[in-house]
Amino acid sequence: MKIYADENMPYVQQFFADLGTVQLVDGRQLTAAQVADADVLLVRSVTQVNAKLLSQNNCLKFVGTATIGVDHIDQAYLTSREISFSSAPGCNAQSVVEYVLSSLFLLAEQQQKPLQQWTVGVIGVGQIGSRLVKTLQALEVKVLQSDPLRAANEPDFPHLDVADLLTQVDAVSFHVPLVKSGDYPTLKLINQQNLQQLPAHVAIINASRGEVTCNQALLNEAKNGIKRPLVLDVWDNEPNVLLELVPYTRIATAHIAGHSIEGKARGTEMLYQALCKTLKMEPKHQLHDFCPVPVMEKLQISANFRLSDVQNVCRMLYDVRRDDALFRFHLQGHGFDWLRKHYPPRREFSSLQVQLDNPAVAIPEFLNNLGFRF
Ligand SMILES: NC(=O)c1ccc[n+]([C@@H]2O[C@H](COP(=O)([O-])OP(=O)(O)OC[C@H]3O[C@@H](n4cnc5c(N)ncnc54)[C@H](O)[C@@H]3O)[C@@H](O)[C@H]2O)c1
Ligand SMILES: O=C(O)[C@H](O)[C@H](O)COP(=O)(O)O
Repeated sequence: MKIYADENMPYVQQFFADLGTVQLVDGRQLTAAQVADADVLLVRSVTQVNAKLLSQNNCLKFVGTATIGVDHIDQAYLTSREISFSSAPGCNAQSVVEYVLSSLFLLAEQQQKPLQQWTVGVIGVGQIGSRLVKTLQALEVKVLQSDPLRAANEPDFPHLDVADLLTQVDAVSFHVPLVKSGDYPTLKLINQQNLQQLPAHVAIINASRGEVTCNQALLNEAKNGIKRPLVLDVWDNEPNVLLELVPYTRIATAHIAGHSIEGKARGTEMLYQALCKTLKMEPKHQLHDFCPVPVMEKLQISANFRLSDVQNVCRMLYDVRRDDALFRFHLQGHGFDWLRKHYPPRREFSSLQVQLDNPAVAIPEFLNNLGFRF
């Protein structure tokens, strides 16, 4: 069996080698000729899987994307050819939450207003959004939520329309899929028109898809002197970032919010499990077999540990300023895809076990729901 896999898929050889011959490919440049004899195709978000890519292939049985987003996959086309498809829902959700949290800590510090006095809007309350809501609520941050699809199915869901929510928040964070048509499109959810209604102090965080927040509209208002705090992990038209916008951002990164070691590796593992299921085989490998031992494994805290100390612990694991600095330094040199390919290791909160010096004392409530191990 010929398995073609994106070269940026960690542990793909280890997981898949005993199922077939694994050939690593540059996902951004992949051509129809290259995948003509693929039985299995494993991609990331940079490969458009559609009729054009598969035009020379008559043997493909399985397509997997090691991502949460599926906007790069023509699923209707795969169904029409009876090709099995699997994505990796939730694989990097915790990683994105840690990215957003680190960004919020930084904005709060820059504005000298503790996060506990902020109201944060979460738009799209699925795998990532709901974890983010839980995390922020654990930190005693007021959260408002917008998700019309959940509202339609869950009578108790505290949904606010986007327009309503935007009038009440200090920051808004987007966690929607890219949807271009239908009842609830997300394309340009932030646009020239609604930006004009949005007070300048309201921060915009986008770690969903670039096209959700119109980059040209953000640039226009910045050029008009609006100093809105912007945190952008994703961009219109990646990898060709609107360079003029970068100096106006507080945090700018190369679509790496989900790139923790665990987040990426879980994606590979989920595709391995899905392919095994399709082939009716018992999985032999698991993530635990390959994930390296974390550099920092245990942290002992004392009974004096306070809510205001959480930020320091989170920053030990991940500080978004590292990735922002790399982005500004390398964007016009090595470029966007190089930054993603050479992403330095980053571990999730779950890699750290937090212990109290006195085992008789309970772990503080605010530390629960953040994702650390206890
Ligand atoms: N930057 C990154 O590295 C990164 C990593 C992972 C995911 N993502 C992006 O984040 C998106 C969300 O991920 P997820 O795992 O939470 O997905 P999910 O499917 O679990 O949740 C998405 C939520 O958005 C809601 N939604 C859909 N249309 C909406 C609208 N118009 N307004 C408000 N809510 C709407 C859905 O009802 C759903 O609850 C993915 O589709 C992907 O594009 C980016
Ligand atoms: O949708 C996702 O899961 C993320 O956007 C994903 O992490 C994107 O990164 P890529 O697959 O391009 O590495």
